[in-house]
Amino acid sequence: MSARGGYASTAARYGRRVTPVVVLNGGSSSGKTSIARSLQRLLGPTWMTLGVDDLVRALPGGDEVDDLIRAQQDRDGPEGAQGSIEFGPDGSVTVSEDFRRAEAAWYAGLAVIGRCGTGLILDEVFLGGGSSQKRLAAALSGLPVVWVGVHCTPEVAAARERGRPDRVVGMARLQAERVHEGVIYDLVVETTATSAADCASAIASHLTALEG
Ligand SMILES: Nc1ncnc2c1ncn2[C@@H]1O[C@H](COP(=O)(O)OP(=O)(O)OP(=O)(O)O)[C@@H](O)[C@H]1O
Repeated sequence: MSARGGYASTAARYGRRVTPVVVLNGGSSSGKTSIARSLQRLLGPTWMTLGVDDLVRALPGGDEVDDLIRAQQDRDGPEGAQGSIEFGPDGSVTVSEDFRRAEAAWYAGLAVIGRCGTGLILDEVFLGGGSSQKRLAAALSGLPVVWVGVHCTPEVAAARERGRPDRVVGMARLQAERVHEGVIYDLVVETTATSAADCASAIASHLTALEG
């Protein structure tokens, strides 16, 4: 299973134009969601953006996750536990075996959407770096995947985080480099000094080049 060149090899195998799944991986506040929204506007009306935040919100307690995060920011309570996911006061995130089971089902569902060929952008945070990528790659096996690393310096990500009321302080800095460890990309975009729109254009150009 190779993450690199997934689109090209699948297109060659099927001998026809195929729609890749675009996976954006980056730490909190790196700019994934902003890029995904820009990219949707460039790629067409059927492209969907889904990601780990949707899974978290679908699980029990997901409707209270913003309150939980706010409580963590106050740092006056116990560790924020939402059943299958915990937010530490330092910005760390820990998930349980139950979360992993739900994640496997979620990934299987995403693969079904991907196979419909309408276009899928995944907004992900690979807490386990390369091992997280392997889990998602296995679920998307047989689909063309374009893996995009969304990089941002820890300092800039932390500054963005300070402007967001719905994020645990510390998460952005903690995740900024860790989520990329051991991950293999087709393309890397750097949001530290580049707008989301320009990063989206670079990804769209990459997709267009693959079609050729
Ligand atoms: N390229 C950029 N340049 C400057 N600011 C940006 C850029 N991309 C995103 N931002 C700002 O950073 C903040 C976080 O952006 P966004 O929600 O896209 O990040 P994210 O990686 O999806 O975060 P999370 O994983 O925490 O949901 C927002 O306030 C957004 O306006």
